[in-house]
Amino acid sequence: MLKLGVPSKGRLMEKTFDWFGARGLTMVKDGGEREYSGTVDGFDGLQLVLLSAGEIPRELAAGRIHLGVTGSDLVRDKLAHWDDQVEELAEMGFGHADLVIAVPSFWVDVDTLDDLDAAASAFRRRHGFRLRIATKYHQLVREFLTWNGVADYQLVDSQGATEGTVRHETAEAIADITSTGETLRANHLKILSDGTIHGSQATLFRARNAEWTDEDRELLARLIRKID
Ligand SMILES: Nc1ncnc2c1ncn2[C@@H]1O[C@H](COP(=O)(O)OP(=O)(O)OP(=O)(O)O)[C@@H](O)[C@H]1O
Ligand SMILES: O=P(O)(O)OC[C@H]1O[C@H](OP(=O)(O)OP(=O)(O)O)[C@H](O)[C@@H]1O
Repeated sequence: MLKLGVPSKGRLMEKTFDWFGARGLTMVKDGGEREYSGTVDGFDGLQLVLLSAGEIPRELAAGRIHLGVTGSDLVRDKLAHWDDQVEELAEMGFGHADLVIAVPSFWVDVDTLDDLDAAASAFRRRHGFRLRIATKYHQLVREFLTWNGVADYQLVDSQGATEGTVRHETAEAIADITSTGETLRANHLKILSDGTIHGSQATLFRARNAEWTDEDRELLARLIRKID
């Protein structure tokens, strides 16, 4: 059985079903709405496993699924050395969102990462603790800031409504996903001019560490012919 992990709900699920459908692969959920498994019409041996988009990277890395659809941001954030663990088979052209660093709009002197670094040092001197950046993308943000020489900060975990942390004074800046920019604007935040960490989209991944039988490989080759 070739196992394909697909998002079980939310913005990515419907579009994933549409994307495969447009390529002649009609996905069908087993049983009722809440049964988290399914099949693909006319494609025996391919089993759908419906999972939270956020869990698909871990399931791929563990080899519990052979293939998986999720945001490229989630794979990069959740898997250390992600490209050793998974291979990108197809960028799917939906689920676009940018992971960005944003600061309060009224910080007129802070427009770049260098400005943020200077502001962070000044903040620490003035307040006696490090400037707080709220995010759920810990690994990606840390790597990006280290690479860009920003040091005097601390990450605070925020699993949702991240833009609100600045207004509620639990963080001074944020790193989060944006697509229309509306949430940032509503919370009086601006993106640093060089503060885009990753441009994400839904992507089909192959697990390098899953067990691949000859039959699985044949199924994968057949699947790839369909989607190419
Ligand atoms: N406007 C947007 N806001 C947030 N994420 C978006 C947006 N557009 C696309 N995405 C992408 O959707 C994916 C997250 O989807 P979603 O929030 O449905 O999954 P999840 O984190 O697994 O949710 P849950 O944990 O509630 O199941 C990420 O890859 C993200 O980049
Ligand atoms: O640029 P925009 O179009 O305004 O979209 C960005 C918002 O959408 C996401 O939140 P989501 O709806 O997933 O809720 P969450 O805060 O619970 O993550 C993301 O975390 C931003 O808050």
